[in-house]
Amino acid sequence: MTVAVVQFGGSNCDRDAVRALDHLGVDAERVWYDDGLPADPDGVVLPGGFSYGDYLRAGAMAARDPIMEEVRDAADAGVPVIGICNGAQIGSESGLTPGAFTTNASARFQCEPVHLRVERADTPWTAAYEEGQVIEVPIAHGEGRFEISEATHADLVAEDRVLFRYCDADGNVTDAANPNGSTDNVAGVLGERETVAVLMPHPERATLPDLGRSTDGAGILRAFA
Ligand SMILES: NC(=O)CC[C@H](N)C(=O)O
Repeated sequence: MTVAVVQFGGSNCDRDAVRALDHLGVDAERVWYDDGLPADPDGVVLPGGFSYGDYLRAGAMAARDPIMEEVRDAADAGVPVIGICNGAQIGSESGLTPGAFTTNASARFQCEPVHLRVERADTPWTAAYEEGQVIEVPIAHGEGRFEISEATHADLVAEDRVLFRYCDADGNVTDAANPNGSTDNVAGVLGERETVAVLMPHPERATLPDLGRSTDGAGILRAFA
């Protein structure tokens, strides 16, 4: 029993995720997408990267791999599932979470630390934080702009399923603090179950103290601890 970090062709954050989880004392192993999920995983991480070279649309092809049916079944059974960056794109493309991620408003790949406001502190992913807390976690994406229809966005807000919003250092959710033009500054959302989440920023890059940067992301991965 372990957390499965699913490696697709083109994933490049799978090792980082395993190392970050290992640092938190979580048993995690990389699983090649074609081998399927191990029986009874304790959790699933869809890591970042460039699955299928981001062809068509980032995450669109990996979302159609058979292993994603297993991931959906695991999610439906209550297994904690998180999609990080390319994993968020795969999660939304496969219907685990609402909305879609598309080309940044800048039309550029952006790699920078950002601030996030924790919108819910009563989920497994955010139990380590206070509601409204501001955390610093890096982004690294070209297609991170969260897009969603008005009606689905209204449902998302009404159901309180926005997990993180991009904000400034004081927690103000402003256009200036929105790095990629995401609708409503959304950086991370919950699925139908609170045990399913996707986010564009990289908590696994803000977990290890040795990196000498923020370790604020550790709280998110502590969901598996
Ligand atoms: N770091 C990542 O996972 C990158 C995601 C995706 N390849 C993008 O550029 O949007």
